[in-house]
Amino acid sequence: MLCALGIDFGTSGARAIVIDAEQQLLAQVVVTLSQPEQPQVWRATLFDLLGQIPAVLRQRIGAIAVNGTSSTVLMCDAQGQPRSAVLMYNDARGAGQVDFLRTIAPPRHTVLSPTSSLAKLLWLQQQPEFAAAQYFLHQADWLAALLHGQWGVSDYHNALKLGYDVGALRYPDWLTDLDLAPLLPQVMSPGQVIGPVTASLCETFGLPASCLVCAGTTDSIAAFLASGVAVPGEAVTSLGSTLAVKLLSETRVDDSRYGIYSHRLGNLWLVGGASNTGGAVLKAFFSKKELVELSKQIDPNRLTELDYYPLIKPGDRFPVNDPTLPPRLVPRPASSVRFLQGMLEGMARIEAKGYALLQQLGASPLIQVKTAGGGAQNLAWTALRQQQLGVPVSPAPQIEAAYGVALLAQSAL
Ligand SMILES: Nc1ncnc2c1ncn2[C@@H]1O[C@H](COP(=O)(O)OP(=O)(O)O)[C@@H](O)[C@H]1O
Ligand SMILES: O=C(CO)[C@H](O)[C@H](O)COP(=O)(O)O
Repeated sequence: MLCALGIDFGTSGARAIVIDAEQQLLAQVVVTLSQPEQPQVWRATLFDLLGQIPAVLRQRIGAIAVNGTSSTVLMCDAQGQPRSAVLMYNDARGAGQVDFLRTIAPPRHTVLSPTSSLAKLLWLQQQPEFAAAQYFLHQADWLAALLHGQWGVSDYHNALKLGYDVGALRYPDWLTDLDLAPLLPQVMSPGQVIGPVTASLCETFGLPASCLVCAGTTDSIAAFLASGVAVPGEAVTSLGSTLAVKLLSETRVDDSRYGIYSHRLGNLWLVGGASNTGGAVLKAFFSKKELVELSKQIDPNRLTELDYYPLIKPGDRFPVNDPTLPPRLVPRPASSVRFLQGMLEGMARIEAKGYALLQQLGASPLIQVKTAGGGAQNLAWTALRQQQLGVPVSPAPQIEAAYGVALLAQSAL
């Protein structure tokens, strides 16, 4: 029986999960991403993951799909060789392009954000290396192309922040009228078959010659798919390095003032946004062991009243879309437990403010929140979040994005 492989490139690590036709997990491998901004490290990590999957399973893989961090982008030449630096998801170098974008894009459009993929592409257009570039790709597109060999293909989840019109399923005229249009990737539906794995990789890894590569998705949509949530009003918060919220909604909401946008999911919308707060800030102050130990000592019924906005460096995307927003992590109490609690409370407020805004702007009313990512296991944080959100909060039954993107691959079989 054929199985499906999902490959998740998150911010701090990459994972691969193989599932069978009954969606049972057959294998899971993890590799830490020490240099998440280096395409050569992505390539080595991709092949490392493939090599770690047991050979007996590799020969049964019928379809593969890849997710990357949303709006992590690069330019490459016709052979896929990188021709620019990687601009990571939270890179705001494109801030200076937003004024120009306001003159061409509709008001409050997703691209009107300093970290949008289109703002990044416009910034790259002003760099000398632009002349040698043939394609502008997202991390997931570039990694999938290593497998299928066709450069210049994306999916409409990754392409949303590039300006692709996910309602009409085409690039809008105001975008194709730009002189950078030849670099825009062809956009397919997530899960749609792009082509077979290259013959040389089939040979290297013992994959069947019929093994297909499908169009992928973003990391937090993959986590959403893993959760199994399918009812409007239900939501998934991904507590990974960042904090990403996704509310399944019958109505679409896009408002760049707050970094809110809607991904298309069948006939419904995944309304949400992503904040730079989250696990990466916790990691900057605490080891994993400390996080576990200190969290156990938190009493969620006694709030600290510390008014933190936890960030590693200035700038947030959602629910405050401001590349200069300063971190707020003072005063620092003597107790590490109180300090950690203050940070978790601050993140819980950011998440609750985010969901409140989505609903105020017209998204389906929030019923419950499932949690994915490394922070999902933190019970004290869950309790603090539930107080703020006022709806049931629980871990998603499957919290791995790699599982969600494996489901996407399986849909092609
Ligand atoms: N017990 C915990 N409590 C809170 N956060 C945690 C805990 N364990 C891990 N994390 C956070 O989870 C993050 C890793 O989650 P993961 O979903 O792998 O992230 P990503 O793929 O986005 O890098 C780390 O930044 C870490 O700080
Ligand atoms: O911060 C992130 C990178 O880890 C988020 O995953 C990302 O920005 C969310 O984007 P999308 O909604 O397009 O998946």
